[in-house]
Amino acid sequence: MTKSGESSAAQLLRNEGVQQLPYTQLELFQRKNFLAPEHMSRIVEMIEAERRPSTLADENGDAYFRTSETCDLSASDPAVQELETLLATLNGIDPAHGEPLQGQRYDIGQEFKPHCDYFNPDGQDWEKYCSVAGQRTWTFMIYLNDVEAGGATRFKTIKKSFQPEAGKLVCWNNLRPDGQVNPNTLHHGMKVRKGLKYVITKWYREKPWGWS
Ligand SMILES: O=C(O)CCC(=O)C(=O)O
Ligand SMILES: [Fe+2]
Repeated sequence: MTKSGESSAAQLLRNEGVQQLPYTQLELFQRKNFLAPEHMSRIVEMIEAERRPSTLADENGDAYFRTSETCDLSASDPAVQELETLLATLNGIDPAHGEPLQGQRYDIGQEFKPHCDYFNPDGQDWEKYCSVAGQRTWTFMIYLNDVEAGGATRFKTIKKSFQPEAGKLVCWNNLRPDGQVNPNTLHHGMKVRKGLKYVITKWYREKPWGWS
């Protein structure tokens, strides 16, 4: 098990089906068919039942920056616990370093504009969001359905888009090898054009999360 809330290429590639994408600018991986269809339907049900408007940690004055809805997935639910176990096996990160799992739901026209998942170390909200658990390290994202049109996740710097596909996991390191934040992780959850889009997001921190 890793210590600092970090996974690694060596750890991830130990798992069958994990592919590293060939970019030097960031560490980026995918794993297709990570979740079983029944598992995904259960989590979509939970998202439908408990969704609320998504929020932004660092408000930037654009009310349309993140227009999706979010669901805090209950850590006591067996489907959520199973997901936590699958993620820990995949990434080797001590679950204590994980933020609570979230589900996201995008309706037609909804998006999450280009952003990085790490917090700005010089930003005014650093203390508020990072004083206990430290910086975000890795992001794990799982698409829960095939979207009829739109809804891709686009990494702008490397010009790589991931098409939503039920069960596909995409993960990346938000930090560079020297431990500094990596702006090449800039990504855009693009507008859904037809149908709905459901994803799971899991973020990890340098230090244990410490609150629930
Ligand atoms: O929905 C997506 O494609 C991206 C989601 C995302 O970037 C996030 O929740 O941080
Ligand atoms: Fe993101």
